[in-house]
Amino acid sequence: MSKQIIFSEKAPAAIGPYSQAVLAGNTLYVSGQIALDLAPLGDIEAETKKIMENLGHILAEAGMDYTHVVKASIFLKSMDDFGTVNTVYGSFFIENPPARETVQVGKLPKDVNVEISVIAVK
Ligand SMILES: C=C(N)C(=O)O
Repeated sequence: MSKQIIFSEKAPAAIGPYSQAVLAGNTLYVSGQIALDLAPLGDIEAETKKIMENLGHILAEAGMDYTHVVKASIFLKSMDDFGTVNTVYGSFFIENPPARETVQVGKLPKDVNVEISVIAVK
């Protein structure tokens, strides 16, 4: 099985020992994205939009787009943001959205409010 590291300069570089994304065969595993390239943080709508756009850039590096995403994971600092995040996230997946889980976590890297990872298949 082939394994290729995928990197987009249009999305924030990793802030730890992980790759932005790894393509294994036809499957792309995208690391949890946080809106490091957004300042100031604090606007959950803007954070979510920036993350989704960055995910699009990373998918594009692997020759994919949102329609290839089969699974997503959303990590929220507060479940109170569930509705807002759903609205923004949903605007990127109009038809047949991916499988997904959403969980509230105690704390996220760099004190962001939301982190989203995806798995996509070509
Ligand atoms: C931001 C991350 N994906 C991480 O720290 O693993």
